[in-house]
Amino acid sequence: MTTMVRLEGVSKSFTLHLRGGVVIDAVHDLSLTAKAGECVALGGPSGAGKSSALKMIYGNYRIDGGSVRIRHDGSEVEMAGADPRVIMAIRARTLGYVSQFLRVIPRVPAIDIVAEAAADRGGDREAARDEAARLLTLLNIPERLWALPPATFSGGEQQRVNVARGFAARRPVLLLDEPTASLDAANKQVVVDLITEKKQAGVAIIGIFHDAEIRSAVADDVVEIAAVSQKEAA
Ligand SMILES: Nc1ncnc2c1ncn2[C@@H]1O[C@H](COP(=O)(O)OP(=O)(O)OP(=O)(O)O)[C@@H](O)[C@H]1O
Repeated sequence: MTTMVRLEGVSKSFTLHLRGGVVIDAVHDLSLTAKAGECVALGGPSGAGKSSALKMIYGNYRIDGGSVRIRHDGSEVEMAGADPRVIMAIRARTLGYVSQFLRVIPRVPAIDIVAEAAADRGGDREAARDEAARLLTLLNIPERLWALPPATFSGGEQQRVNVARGFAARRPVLLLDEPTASLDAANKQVVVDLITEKKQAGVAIIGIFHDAEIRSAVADDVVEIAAVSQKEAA
């Protein structure tokens, strides 16, 4: 199987200037690979650096040390120090990301948010709408809500629209930051089924799953991240 994501010796620290220069080693010497069709879970205690690692892979956080390579358009591309235009191209065609919270343009109906993601690589708009309807139905979003913007939806409903949008976009690599947080048992199972569907389609997934049952249901490998260390600046 093709390696889609390769991290070697990745590190990241934050200097808290307003806290007397305390340095937090958020991620220290992290290495992992994720192959097509495989789900790698990031484990470790709260604050260990799991979300920071995902944000570095997605290009939201600068990579201080080491290498993050992503297979994009047939060759491996280095994310550390990459030009923002390269990062945008990788996000447009290769890298999907489901964050913990839904962030959307105001006043856009839920069905359009998901259909837009399904259609963003071109193709039939009707088919994109059908895919959006399939995902919203699977994720138990009542049809009466589809035409409404999600701003007034419950926390769980917003998270399900977020998951529907993330899974509608067809990317060969998918990053998942706690996709089942604030979901009930039935909807957690739907997300497990959607992850399984993506794996079968050959998508490489790197995810954070606090729920141990979900992690064991989807993960082929668990990479443990050790607790963060802190040091005072000299
Ligand atoms: N933008 C930031 N600025 C300063 N410190 C940060 C920033 N982002 C993360 N950190 C710090 O880095 C450490 C790792 O945070 P991170 O969110 O990656 O952990 P996590 O393992 O995902 O935690 P959780 O499981 O609780 O979500 C924490 O101590 C956090 O306070």
